[in-house]
Amino acid sequence: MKQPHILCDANDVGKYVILPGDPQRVVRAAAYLEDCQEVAFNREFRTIKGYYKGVAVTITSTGIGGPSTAIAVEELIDCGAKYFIRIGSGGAIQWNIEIGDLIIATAAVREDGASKMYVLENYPAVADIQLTYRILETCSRLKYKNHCGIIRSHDSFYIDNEEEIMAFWNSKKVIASDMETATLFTLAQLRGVHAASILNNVVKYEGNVKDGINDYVENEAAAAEGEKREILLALETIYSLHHNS
Ligand SMILES: O=P(O)(O)O[C@H]1O[C@H](CO)[C@@H](O)[C@H]1O
Ligand SMILES: O=c1cc[nH]c(=O)[nH]1
Repeated sequence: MKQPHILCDANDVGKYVILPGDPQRVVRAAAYLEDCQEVAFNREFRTIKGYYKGVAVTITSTGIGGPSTAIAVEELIDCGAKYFIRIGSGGAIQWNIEIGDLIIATAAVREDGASKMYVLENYPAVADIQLTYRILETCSRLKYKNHCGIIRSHDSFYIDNEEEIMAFWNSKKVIASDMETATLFTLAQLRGVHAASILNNVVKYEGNVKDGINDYVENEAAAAEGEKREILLALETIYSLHHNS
C-alpha cells in the first residue's frame, strides 16, 4: 500500500535513507547514484532510489520543519527504513564555523513543536551514537573539516528577537540551528530506528552576535562544496555501515 504523503511503499524504500529538506537537493544527490530512479514526488516529498557502489539507498526530502519531517519519517519507517541520515543546511552560532564547514549533531535542543506532540520536553533529542560515530570516522577518512556538538532545531526562520536568541545559544555552546533534526532524533528514538544529522553551514555573521550582527556573509561556492561533501559523507557512511555491521 502506498503511504498517503510520500506515495511510496515497501518496494520503493530500502533500509538506508538520506533525508535532505530541499527536494532540489534530492536531484543533486541523484548524480552520485547508479541505476537511479524517481519513485514519487508529492508535495515537498520527493523520493529517489538507486545504488551507491552497489548498496541500495533511498533519498527523500522532508520539506521544511518538524511537521513534514515527522510525516516523512513515520511513513518511511512503515515502508521498512531503519537508518536515517539527514543532510541539511544550517546556520552556525559559533564564530569559528565557516561557510561550507560540516556540522555533525550529537543532540538537538527541542525548540520544535512537532516532537512536543509526541513526548514531554525533558525527553532528549539525541543522535544514534553508533551511526554518528561512523559518520565521524568516515569524515576523518575523507578529510572533511567538521564541527561536532549540540545544535538547536526551531520552528520560525524569521523572528524579531533573533540576535538575542542567537547570543543565548552561543553562550550555551550550541553550535548551529536547523529546523528538522530535533523532530528526527526524537521520533527515531521513540520508534526504535537509527538517526544522525549532518548540516552544511550556509551562514557566517559579520560582527558578533554579542555585540550586534552587522550582516550575513554569503559564499555560494563554499556552500555548494559543503553540500557536495555532506552528500558524499552520508553515502560513504552508508557504504561503510553496510559492509562492516
Ligand atoms: O536545507 P534544509 O535541509 O531544508 O535545512 C534548512 O533550510 C531550511 C531553512 O531555509 C530549513 O529546512 C533548515 O533546517
Ligand atoms: O540560519 C539558518 C540557516 C539554515 N537553517 C536554519 O534553520 N537557520
